[in-house]
Amino acid sequence: MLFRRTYLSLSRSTLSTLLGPLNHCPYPKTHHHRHLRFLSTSRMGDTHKSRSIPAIDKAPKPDLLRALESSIGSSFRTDPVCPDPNPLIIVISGPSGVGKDAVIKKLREVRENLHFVVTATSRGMRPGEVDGRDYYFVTKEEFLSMVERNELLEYALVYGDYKGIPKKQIREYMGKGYDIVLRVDIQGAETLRRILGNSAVFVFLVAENELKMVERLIERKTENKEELLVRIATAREEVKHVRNFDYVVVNADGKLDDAVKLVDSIIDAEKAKVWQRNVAI
Ligand SMILES: Nc1ncnc2c1ncn2[C@@H]1O[C@H](COP(=O)(O)OP(=O)(O)OP(=O)(O)O)[C@@H](O)[C@H]1O
Repeated sequence: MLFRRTYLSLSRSTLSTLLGPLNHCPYPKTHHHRHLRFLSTSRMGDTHKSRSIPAIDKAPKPDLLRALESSIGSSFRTDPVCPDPNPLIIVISGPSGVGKDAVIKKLREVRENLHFVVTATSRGMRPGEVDGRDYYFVTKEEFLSMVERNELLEYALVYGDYKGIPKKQIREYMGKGYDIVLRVDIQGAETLRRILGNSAVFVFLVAENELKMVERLIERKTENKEELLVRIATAREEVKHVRNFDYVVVNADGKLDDAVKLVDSIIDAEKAKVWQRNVAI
């Protein structure tokens, strides 16, 4: 009873803040109203009209369609029942070494209209990395002036280096209808959850077990002994944060393609939601 009263006292705008905006599906509002008005007038017993519709199994389809339209009193609509889904922001996170980069790299190969936001970082370039593709490599001073100019959606000091997400790229690509992929560590994902709330999709990536994750870090050969120990200790804490995410994806050894397929399906399902997420940066 208490719940009911509280619920009823919520204003329409409060409800839309809580639930997010509707996708105007099926049909945008104005059309929908016109459609309803039409239905209410056409329902007034036009039974004589149905007599002029030819037999369904005999008449050619175009004739049948024309007769049905004339009986209903309007043409069948060819505009989409639902407008295009909103562009999404997909935040991919997980402990170090679980395969975030590997999953995103493959996802970009299999999915169109996806923009991977290139993070700005003050850390040094690793062998094989390319500036502007893997990260924007900037000096600490350059990074701090980006912070000063409020150009970053989120930033953090990670293992002694700054990492941050440039807002400009997100705005630019969402404006073109692209979905946005952000790759952040757990700390970054928590900050983004506070900034974006439920307007973005949060995916937590894990290895099938701790041993596999450590083996991957060893094989990658990008960390020294001390760095490895810090990453392993941090990862133990980080897996506890899975509750703050919308989805968890296991990236099992040798099964990278399965993990990518699951992330791809998550995006598909999100795009099919009636209650679309709607992000404003
Ligand atoms: N499913 C998998 N099976 C086997 N090896 C994998 C799999 N996924 C990723 N790897 C390998 O594991 C290593 C770590 O992956 P990756 O660098 O993508 O992790 P990450 O989560 O981005 O790490 P970090 O956060 O430290 O940058 C890489 O050498 C990668 O090729």
